[in-house]
Amino acid sequence: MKTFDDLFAELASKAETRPEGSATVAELDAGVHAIGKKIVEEAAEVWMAAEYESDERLAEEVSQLIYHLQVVLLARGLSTEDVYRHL
Ligand SMILES: N=c1c2ncn([C@@H]3O[C@H](COP(=O)(O)OP(=O)(O)OP(=O)(O)O)[C@@H](O)[C@H]3O)c2ncn1[C@@H]1O[C@H](COP(=O)(O)O)[C@@H](O)[C@H]1O
Repeated sequence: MKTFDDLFAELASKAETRPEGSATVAELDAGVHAIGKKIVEEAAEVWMAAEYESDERLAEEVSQLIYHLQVVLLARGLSTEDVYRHL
């Protein structure tokens, strides 16, 4: 099973190697403004799932929010350590 750190390492590698067809590369190319909008959208979907949907849907929406949060870190050149310092 993939962990938070596994995903970040995978996304960092995609950002570096820029394979064709990568959703991450496309999102990075779209820029911080577009990534920010995805984060807000997914955060709202987490909220709605928490109130009205199944445990499985909530978990899925949280995974998508985590994904977009990791992409914005990469877009700004930050690492997971930069976040962990604040936890
Ligand atoms: N975990 C994710 C992931 N979560 C979300 N997304 C992207 O975010 C999009 C989801 O946003 P949408 O608004 O289209 O989805 P949605 O309509 O909100 O979907 P629902 O909430 O309704 O289910 C997907 O189409 C992907 O582009 C992800 N894209 C990639 N990953 C993982 O990232 C890794 C690298 O992926 P690539 O860069 O594509 O190689 C792989 O392990 C992937 O599994």
